[in-house]
Amino acid sequence: MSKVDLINQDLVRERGTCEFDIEELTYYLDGDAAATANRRKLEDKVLSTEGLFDKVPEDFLSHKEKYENAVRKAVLFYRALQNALDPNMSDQEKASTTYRSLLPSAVFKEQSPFTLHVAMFIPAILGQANEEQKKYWLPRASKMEIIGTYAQTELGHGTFIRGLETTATYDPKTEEFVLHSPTLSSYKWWPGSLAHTANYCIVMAHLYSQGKSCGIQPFIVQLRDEETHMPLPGIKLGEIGAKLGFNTVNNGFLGFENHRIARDRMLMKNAQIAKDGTFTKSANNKLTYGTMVYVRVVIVNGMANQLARAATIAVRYSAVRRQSELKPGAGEPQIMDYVTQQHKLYIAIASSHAFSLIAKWLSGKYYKVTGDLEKGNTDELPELHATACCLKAVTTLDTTALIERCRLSCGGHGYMLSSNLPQIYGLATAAFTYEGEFTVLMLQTARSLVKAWEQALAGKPLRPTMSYLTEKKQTAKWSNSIDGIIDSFQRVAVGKLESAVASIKKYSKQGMAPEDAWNMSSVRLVAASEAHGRAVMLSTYKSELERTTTSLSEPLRRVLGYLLHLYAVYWTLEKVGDLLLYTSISESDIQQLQDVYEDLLGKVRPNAVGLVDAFDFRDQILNSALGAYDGRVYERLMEEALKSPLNAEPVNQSFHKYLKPFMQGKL
Ligand SMILES: CCCCCCCCCCCCCCCCCC(=O)SCCNC(=O)CCNC(=O)[C@H](O)C(C)(C)COP(=O)(O)OP(=O)(O)OC[C@H]1O[C@@H](n2cnc3c(N)ncnc32)[C@H](O)[C@@H]1OP(=O)(O)O
Ligand SMILES: Cc1cc2nc3c(=O)[nH]c(=O)nc-3n(C[C@H](O)[C@H](O)[C@H](O)COP(=O)(O)OP(=O)(O)OC[C@H]3O[C@@H](n4cnc5c(N)ncnc54)[C@H](O)[C@@H]3O)c2cc1C
Repeated sequence: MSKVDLINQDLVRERGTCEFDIEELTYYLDGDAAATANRRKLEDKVLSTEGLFDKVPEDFLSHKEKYENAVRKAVLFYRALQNALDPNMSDQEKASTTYRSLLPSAVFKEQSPFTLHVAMFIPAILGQANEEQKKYWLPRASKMEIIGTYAQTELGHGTFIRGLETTATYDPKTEEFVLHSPTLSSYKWWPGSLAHTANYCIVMAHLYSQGKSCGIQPFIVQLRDEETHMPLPGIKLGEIGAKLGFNTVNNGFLGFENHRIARDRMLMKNAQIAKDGTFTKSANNKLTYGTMVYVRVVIVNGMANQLARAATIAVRYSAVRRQSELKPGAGEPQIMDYVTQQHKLYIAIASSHAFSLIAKWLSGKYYKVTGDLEKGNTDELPELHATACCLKAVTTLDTTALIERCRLSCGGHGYMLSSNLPQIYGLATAAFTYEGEFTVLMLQTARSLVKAWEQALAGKPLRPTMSYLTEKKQTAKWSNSIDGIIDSFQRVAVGKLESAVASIKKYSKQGMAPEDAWNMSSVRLVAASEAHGRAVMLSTYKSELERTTTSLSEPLRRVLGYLLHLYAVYWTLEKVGDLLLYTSISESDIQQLQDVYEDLLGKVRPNAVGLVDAFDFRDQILNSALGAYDGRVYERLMEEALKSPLNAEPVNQSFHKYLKPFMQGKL
């Protein structure tokens, strides 16, 4: 049999109906053909490493075995990745080669125990250490001579960083800091790798010098002996236990008992402490939070990738799965022929494209602001912070919901761990909470929006992402075009913000303290932030798509246009209540849009498998019995089931121990 004969015939037909060149879309998503070639070469090299894949799926291992197996694979994986990346590549080229690659997902269903080293430990050194410190720590961290993590959250406080209780008290006599955890609630709790993997750590602690508080500062702390890996004296470490996901990430707890570290272990790029204990504060005390801003930006791209993975699995499965009858006697259709199924899935594809473009745009902003900060200019930091907060929050909200929808759209088989959809959901929903919980981040954006509102009233100019607040007060005539929809989403954001500001004023007038008035209005404030986030996302998706697709072929531009249009109409119909409140949309406009939406689902239908193929995830990266390229769904489900250790013997010992005596009335 040829390779083609082994592919499910429905999928073969679906690939035949695709109206654009799948490879061209892959190049577009990667950046260009060379970036795709580099990514594929990297994947070939790394994934051919011996021993990288599990013989027994990790789902069947115990908690302890899972971790030990993950460390074994992490070591192999990291070495393979280091060897595969061309040493002559610039950091920029390395980043573009790995940007869309979900290589770790091929190896770890629940992520690597080294994730925090790469995602936060190294970025924290880069962003918080002075030049001398970087020179010492970066080479050690990059070569993985040391493994680190980022310990900020405590048992008692995650969101409220100013409330962190871990203390670092400077002792000028010995030129050391004394790290201490004064209460149970001050124990660090959550950091990935912290339990048994990392031997170093960035610790965020409350600095005291000369008897005064100097705010929360970062310290690089050795946790374990580099030879024996035993925790150093005065350091208590452990693992926090089993979780919904992330079970191989080795999240841990950490307590200090008057543990001493040298003065140069405070990361001193932004704030400094002199030998005599004199404290020099940072130009802007929020620079200490810079690592979080960076990770929030990265998360938006992570969401685009994880959503694309879930959509690939669910769309391929929906092309293969047949169920029920549409027309009597016509045989069972592919479930993707049900328009309700298309409604569940195509928005996931469109959202992934939207998030990917938004992530690149946000990343550009981040690097621009970081460059400005190096020159001492902090002007654009508040806008970056406000934008990163709401985009991280809304993309994690949508990704979590859409991955769950992809899972549910696969019926019973989506509930199987061998589908990998539950684990992908576990990764996405974690991002809703970590690096700033959804509501908390929304309220940060609301703070900026309310300030912008006041500035607009005072006739002052606003930052670009909020400038629409000054222009969009009147209700204009509704237009069903994409520009009309963007305009209307901005009007909704203005309307909701106006309502929230009016609410704050109302409660203040009644004599409430400003903080109480804010709290009473906070449901409206979060709604205003979400509306602002959606307006920014819609307009950025459109402008970035237009900017980046001019050289693409006409068929591909047309299909990408369908996705943008579908995304805009989908959200219009989802938010119809808001639009009825704040714009002049009518019932007949809504009926028309419903027709447009159904038409768009039909236009995407022949391209759906092509669109997910273009994400170009190899089977190892999908790691799913339902989503493989060949569509051999039932064979793979059975193969995976047969790997269950319970299938190793026809009669389980529990029969003799419990069932038989129970059924015979002896137990
Ligand atoms: C592996 C998964 C695979 C799936 C794919 C995903 C891919 C991603 C890859 C990464 C993997 C990562 C793995 C997991 C990592 C998790 C790590 C963590 O959670 S680590 C732990 C993460 N923990 C968190 O994220 C904790 C969340 N909490 C916080 O961030 C803060 O404490 C706070 C912002 C909520 C409040 O802070 P507070 O001090 O009370 O501030 P106030 O409210 O009083 O506002 C004062 C003023 O400051 C301003 N401002 C504030 N922040 C910033 C900023 N960054 N900058 C600039 N400005 C800022 C603010 O606007 C305001 O301005 P104004 O109005 O006065 O002018
Ligand atoms: C998988 C995972 C990995 C993590 N990894 C790390 C790590 O590596 N390092 C690290 O330091 N931390 C890590 N964390 C911790 C994470 O950053 C925190 O859990 C997160 O910041 C939320 O803080 P919290 O848990 O204190 O939630 P809380 O703040 O207690 O939130 C509980 C509820 O209170 C609400 N709330 C809190 N404050 C406000 C407010 N001001 N206004 C309105 N509502 C409010 C929230 O909206 C939420 O509904 C991780 C967490 C997870 C889940």
